[in-house]
Amino acid sequence: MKTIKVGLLGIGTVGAGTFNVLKRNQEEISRRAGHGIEIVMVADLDVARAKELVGTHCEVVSDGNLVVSNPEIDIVVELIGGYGIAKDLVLKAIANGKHVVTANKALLATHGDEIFQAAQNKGVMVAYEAAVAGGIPIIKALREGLTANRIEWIAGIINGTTNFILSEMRDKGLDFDTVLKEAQRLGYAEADPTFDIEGVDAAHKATLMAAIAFGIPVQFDKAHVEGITKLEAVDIRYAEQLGYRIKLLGIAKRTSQGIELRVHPTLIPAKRLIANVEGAMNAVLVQGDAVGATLYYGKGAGAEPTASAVIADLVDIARLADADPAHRVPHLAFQPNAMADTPILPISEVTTSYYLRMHVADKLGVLANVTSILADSTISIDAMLQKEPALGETQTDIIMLTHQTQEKNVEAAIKKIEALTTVVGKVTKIRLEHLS
Ligand SMILES: NC(=O)C1=CN([C@@H]2O[C@H](COP(=O)(O)OP(=O)(O)OC[C@H]3O[C@@H](n4cnc5c(N)ncnc54)[C@H](O)[C@@H]3O)[C@@H](O)[C@H]2O)C=CC1
Ligand SMILES: N[C@@H](CC=O)C(=O)O
Ligand code: NA
Repeated sequence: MKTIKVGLLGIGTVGAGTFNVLKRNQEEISRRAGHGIEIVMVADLDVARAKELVGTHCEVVSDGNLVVSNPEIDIVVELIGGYGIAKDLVLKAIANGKHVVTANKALLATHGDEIFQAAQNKGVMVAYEAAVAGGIPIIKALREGLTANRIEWIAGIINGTTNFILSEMRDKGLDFDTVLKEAQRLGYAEADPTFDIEGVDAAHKATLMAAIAFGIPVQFDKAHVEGITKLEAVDIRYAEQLGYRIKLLGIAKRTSQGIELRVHPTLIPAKRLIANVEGAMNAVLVQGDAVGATLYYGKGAGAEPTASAVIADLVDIARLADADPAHRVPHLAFQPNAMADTPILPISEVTTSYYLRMHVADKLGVLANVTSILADSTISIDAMLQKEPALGETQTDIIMLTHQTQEKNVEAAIKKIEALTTVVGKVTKIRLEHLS
């Protein structure tokens, strides 16, 4: 039995998880792969820590260039993160004829086309199961299991950190910063946690899923990205009263006009399975024309769940390394010469339903004014909640849920509503998806 030699770039949270799981399950993994798989060299800036983790099992260096240029190494696993040195080392590994496994969604969502093209030219594989929804085999499902389908839409809770923050704030009444620190301590958050809380990490993952679902290039720059930092506790409460939960969703949807690619807090009916995904768990709902809805659930972050996906990629490569490159699963699921140029729609062209909260003077006629503005904009109301003013107050909240309409219609109506003298301050708008 041949042993496939692996070089590891970065032995932090995911790197250490990969090393440990590979060692622990070595025999089982070899029986599946048909080859031994062994990490023979590790590069990490923190050499002392790395040596402590790997013991005498393999060589430890500080310079990743020594890994990507080592002629002994068949597969390079990139677990450093970011688009700087990681990109350089991945491209060098490919140029040296090595297969690459990476968990780096930031790198692939921004430079994926260049990297996949380089790999294609060189006849090597770049595998990235860990880059989307950690341990959930969603790349495998989209690229292979669902290949018969025309994918209609994907909606996912694909950032563990933000889902953990929303759950802990709601269930334990903890404040945002405390929960974020805990997510960092548990190894869920990105090196720069603004990527998590501002929706960027989820958008990287949604970008990759959109590419493999619709056969389009990776276009992170066209994604609409909103995080959870502007979300207010009052809206989470009102949403619950109306039978909804608020989740940070990554959405990729095919429409007759183009593709919607967006990440934002979203109201979803509380009765949906995905609305009950809590903590750092991830879930991805995929609607295919033949299969209907399928739901994938599991740990989207953390050392060993992510290592599970990294090692699955190592086994895939071990099995396919000797196959004719033309017969491998294409990097982006569709053959490189069959990619579509379907446009990604600007957010103004997106069609969805909306939650609107406005603070109003408790006067006769206010509601009529607001509803007539919505009616003039052909926006119909699905549900409404009007709060009684608190004792001694003369102002109150009105919450409206709309039927589907285009974002630009809603924006125009909000401007008119905000201009009413009886409406105080800004209207809060949160998108709503029924996911059915
Ligand atoms: N932590 C998680 O739950 C998940 C992380 N990912 C991705 O996996 C990758 C790694 O993430 P983590 O393990 O969490 O990060 P980490 O920060 O724990 O580990 C990164 C490691 O790379 C090392 N490093 C930094 N610069 C280096 C350089 N120039 N040369 C050699 N080593 C260098 C650091 O010393 C550190 O040990 C990132 O792309 C991340 O987005 C993906 C899914 C889940
Ligand atoms: N920071 C990410 C880690 C996995 O991709 C998250 O919180 O989901
Ligand atoms: Na995955």
